[in-house]
Amino acid sequence: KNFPPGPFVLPLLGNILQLSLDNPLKDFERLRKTYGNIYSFYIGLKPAVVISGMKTIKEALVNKGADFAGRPQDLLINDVNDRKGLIMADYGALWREHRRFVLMTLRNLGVGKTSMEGIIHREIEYIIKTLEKGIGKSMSPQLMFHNAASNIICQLLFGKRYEYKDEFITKMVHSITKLTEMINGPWAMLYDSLPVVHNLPLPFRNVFTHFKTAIGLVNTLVTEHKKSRIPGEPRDFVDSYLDEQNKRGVESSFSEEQLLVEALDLHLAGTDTTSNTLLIAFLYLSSIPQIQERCQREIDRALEGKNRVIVGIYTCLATFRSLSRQAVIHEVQRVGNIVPLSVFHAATKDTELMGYTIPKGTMIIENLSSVLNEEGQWKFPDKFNPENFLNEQGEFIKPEAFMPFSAGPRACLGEVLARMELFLILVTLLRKFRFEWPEDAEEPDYTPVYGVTLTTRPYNMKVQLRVPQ
Ligand code: HEM
Repeated sequence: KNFPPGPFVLPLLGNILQLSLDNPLKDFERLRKTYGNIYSFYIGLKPAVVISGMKTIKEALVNKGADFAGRPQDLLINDVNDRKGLIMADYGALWREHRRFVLMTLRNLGVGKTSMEGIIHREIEYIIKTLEKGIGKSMSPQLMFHNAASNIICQLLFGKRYEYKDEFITKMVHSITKLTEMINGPWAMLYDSLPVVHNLPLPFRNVFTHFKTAIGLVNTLVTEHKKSRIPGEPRDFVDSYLDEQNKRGVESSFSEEQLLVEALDLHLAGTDTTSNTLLIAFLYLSSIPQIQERCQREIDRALEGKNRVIVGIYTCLATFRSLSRQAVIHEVQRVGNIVPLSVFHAATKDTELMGYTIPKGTMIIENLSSVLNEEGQWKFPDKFNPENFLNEQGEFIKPEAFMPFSAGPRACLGEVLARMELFLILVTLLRKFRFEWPEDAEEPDYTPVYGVTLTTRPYNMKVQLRVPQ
């Protein structure tokens, strides 16, 4: 009663036949045009409410944050991770304790501080070496950025980095990429809609296999840590967790299974998101030379006479005024729309939104895309144009609708880390190299490939050395 309106619901199947299961974003947009910023939608027998537009999303996630901070517990992902970890933990004591612990541990390990810049810069050195090998040639940046992002988070989690051809990182990046590709793909949707298919040997079984491989890899590292760690002297996230576990005792929520899935959650959340943002950045920068050159001129000006590797650059440049490169990073994140449907939420109690009744447990699909290109919020909603983040005086501004990390109690907890990585990698690489669209390549195709995270179609870029002016 008083549930948001929505399309006609088929028995058993719900509305899934009305979605392109390969990429439902256009269908969600079409339904929004018919039913407005809040409408219902059935995944099989499960009711979901899709919320769109800045006003509705902020009302739900910020003003009524606690009412909408749950996570659904009856999806493929919940069966795959055995209801452990942080990302899919339901709103409550366990989630609160672990979110607080992760945030504090990341801070203690240097996130947001100069020591973290050092880790990122060391990884950038490896990216530079890889690019230097390809000077004058066309190369695909895909694996390089995935490995680099994976390595940065690996160093925080496990105190280790890996050569780009190492078996561990290759397997890990492969499993993670497959997981994020499949976890909200067509087979997952079928699994979520029809419980009768759960035990059938259908392709969603591969999600369990990839997850098992990734957990096995994390487990090896945790076992190594147990042998080499000195209690009270944490080297990384795993050591910190084991210390916390000792402190709280075996009865606490700090179990070993929770550690494995939590570490994998962080690895997964910190790899594809950042690397896909970098892929989008270089797709636009290499195909729109005017924007690339403007960034380079500003970076050269800001860093004139300074060493190539500058610890402290993050704060120095982040406070620099008139930053078209800041505008560029924000515009990449806006257009890249990396996590288009965010992570699904759930209502934690019977509540109300924009005049509609939302029963406890209802799945909430947050359509972030609808905000990042919302008419009326942006000067150029449908075009890549950094002017979206500059005012009349050419100064940087951040419109309220910029929310690629979502908002409210469940907002991304890796935002500071992600922003440091994006900023330092882009600034350092743009200073040292020029990126070109290869002459023999087809016109750039900016259409994204759908998954939990959006990514680019495979592309090559040509790399040239440049001398900072
Ligand atoms: C450009 C990079 C990134 C983007 C665009 C991004 C975006 C998001 C979004 C949209 C959510 C869902 C928020 C919600 O449910 O309302 C999320 C959650 C999350 N992100 Fe990120 N993220 C990025 C990088 C990272 C990194 C580097 C980490 C690792 C430290 C991370 C860790 C997490 C975690 C643990 C959650 C779940 C939080 C919770 O459920 O309480 N993210 N992220």
